[in-house]
Amino acid sequence: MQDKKPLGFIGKSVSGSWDSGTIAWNLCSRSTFGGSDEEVFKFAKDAFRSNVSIVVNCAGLLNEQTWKLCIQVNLIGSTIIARTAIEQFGKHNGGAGGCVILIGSVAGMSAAPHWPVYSASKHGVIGLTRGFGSPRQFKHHGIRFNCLSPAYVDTPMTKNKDAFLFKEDFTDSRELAKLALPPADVAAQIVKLTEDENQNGDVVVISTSRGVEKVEFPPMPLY
Ligand SMILES: NC(=O)C1=CN([C@@H]2O[C@H](COP(=O)(O)OP(=O)(O)OC[C@H]3O[C@@H](n4cnc5c(N)ncnc54)[C@H](O)[C@@H]3O)[C@@H](O)[C@H]2O)C=CC1
Ligand SMILES: CCCCC/C=C\C=C\C(=O)C/C=C\C/C=C\CCCC(=O)O
Repeated sequence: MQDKKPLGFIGKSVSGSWDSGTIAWNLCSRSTFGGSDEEVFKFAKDAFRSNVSIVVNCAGLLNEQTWKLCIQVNLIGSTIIARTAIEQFGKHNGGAGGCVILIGSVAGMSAAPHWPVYSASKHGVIGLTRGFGSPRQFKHHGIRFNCLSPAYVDTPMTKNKDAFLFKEDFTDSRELAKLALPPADVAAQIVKLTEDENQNGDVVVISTSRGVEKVEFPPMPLY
C-alpha cells in the first residue's frame, strides 16, 4: 500500500470508504472458494506487486456448523496472507519490509464452549503472529506482525446464533450487545498498530471492560 493508506478493509460496512483494492478479501475468498493453492498465491503475488507494505486481514467466520470452512477462512486464509506478504515485500527478497495485522479474538486465548473450532482457529492466528513476528523472523524479512484480538464487537457476526453450539444459552443477547465494542474503536487500534514501529510479534486485546492491553505470555520451557 502506498503512503500508508490502506487499500481496503474487509466488510461491507466500510469497503466503500477506501480505494478499490480488497486484497485480503480476495485472498480469503479465493483460498476458500476457488482455485488451487498455486492459483491463490499467484493472485496474491499480482495483488501485492508495487509498493504494498501494510496488510490487514480482517476476514473471518464463526460457524461451528461449517467448521472446516471456519478453519479455512480464519487460519488458512491468515497463513496465505502472512506467507505471501513475506515473499512479496520481505527485505530478504529485496522488498522494503512493512507490517501485517491479523485479527484474532479473545476466543483465541480462552476456552470457548459455544465455538470451540472458531476458538482453535484464532489460537492459530495468534501462533502465526508470534512466530512470524519473532526477532529471528524480523531480522530475515523486516515485516512486523501483530494481532489485534477483540472481545465482542457490534457486527453481524454476533447476531447469528445458529452458528453457535448450545444456542439456547443465548436467549437474550441484548445486554451483551450493549457492552460490545463499536467497530470504529477496533479500526482505530488497527491503525495504531500499523504506525507503532516498536510493536512486533504482539497480541493486543481490546475490550469494552478493560480497554487496550498487550498480552504478556509466560516463558515456556523448551525441554
Ligand atoms: N464481532 C466480534 O465480536 C468479533 C470479531 N472478531 C473478528 O473480527 C473479524 C471481523 O469480523 P466481524 O466484522 O465481526 O464479522 P462479520 O461476519 O460481520 O464480517 C466478517 C467479514 O469476513 C468476510 N469473509 C468471511 N468469509 C470470507 C471468505 N471466505 N472470503 C472473504 N471474505 C470472507 C465476510 O464477507 C465479512 O465481510 C473476524 O476475523 C472475526 O473473527 C474478533 C473478535 C470479536
Ligand atoms: C449473542 C452474543 C454472542 C455473540 C458472539 C459472537 C461472536 C464472537 C466473536 C468472537 O471472536 C468472540 C468474542 C468474545 C468472546 C470469546 C470467548 C468467550 C467464551 C465464548 C463461549 O461462550 O463459548
